[in-house]
Amino acid sequence: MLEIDSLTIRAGDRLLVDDLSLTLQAGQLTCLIGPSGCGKSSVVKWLAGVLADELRVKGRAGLDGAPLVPPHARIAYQPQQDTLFPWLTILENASLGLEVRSARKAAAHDRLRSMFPVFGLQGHEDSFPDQLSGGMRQRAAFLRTMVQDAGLLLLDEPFSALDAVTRLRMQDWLVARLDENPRAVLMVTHDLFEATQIADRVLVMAAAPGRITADLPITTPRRDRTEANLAETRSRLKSMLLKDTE
Ligand SMILES: Nc1ncnc2c1ncn2[C@@H]1O[C@H](COP(=O)(O)OP(=O)(O)OP(=O)(O)O)[C@@H](O)[C@H]1O
Repeated sequence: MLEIDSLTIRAGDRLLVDDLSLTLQAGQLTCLIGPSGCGKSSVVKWLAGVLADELRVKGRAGLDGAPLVPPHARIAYQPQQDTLFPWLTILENASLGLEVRSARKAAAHDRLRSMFPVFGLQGHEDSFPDQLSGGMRQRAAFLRTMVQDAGLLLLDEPFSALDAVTRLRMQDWLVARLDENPRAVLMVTHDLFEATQIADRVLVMAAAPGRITADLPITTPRRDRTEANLAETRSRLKSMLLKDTE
């Protein structure tokens, strides 16, 4: 459904991303993993239409066979930082994605209220972000992203700020939401355990310049992803990541 063809990103003379091509399938969760600074966020930001203006970009993208000119209504982007506005309630924060898509505010709020229980946020419609735990804030950010009904979600390290237990719970929670309502997801992560636990496919990036060095399908069914069953996949992925940083 999404194709990137020969994406090159430069900052002045510095080559940040070099001739990167990839295809994403509908309904698949693809993790993009690689060392810090290899260009993962830049790829995602470009697709979302929020890449810094000073960066020079060459390359094309297509969505469902048509040229993609970001930002696109079928693509929802969740940036790395927690971008909930502290002065807005959780309901108001979550409805921003809909309001910018020109849905009427009252209709947006009604629709969102009905989604609060599924996102574990019932009763917190009128709370402010600093009254919630890290996991709840993250679910509120997901609610804002997912309510947009986009076919492609771009998630930039959505769990990196969470403690280990909350992170595990949120991984399961995300997979359950995607099972109910399948979308294509491109998710940036640093964490090979996370990638192998939840992804259908893992793309490995290397740095300087940023490029894809491996494409690893994770074929073990999610219900069978125990430590033992994933040990070999994790070990292969670890070797790929280490090889690329030698
Ligand atoms: N606006 C910019 N101007 C110049 N260089 C930039 C700009 N934005 C990013 N870079 C550089 O591009 C490279 C890739 O950055 P990017 O944030 O995409 O990497 P990343 O793999 O997502 O890193 P991390 O995992 O640490 O978030 C880095 O070296 C970064 O310093």
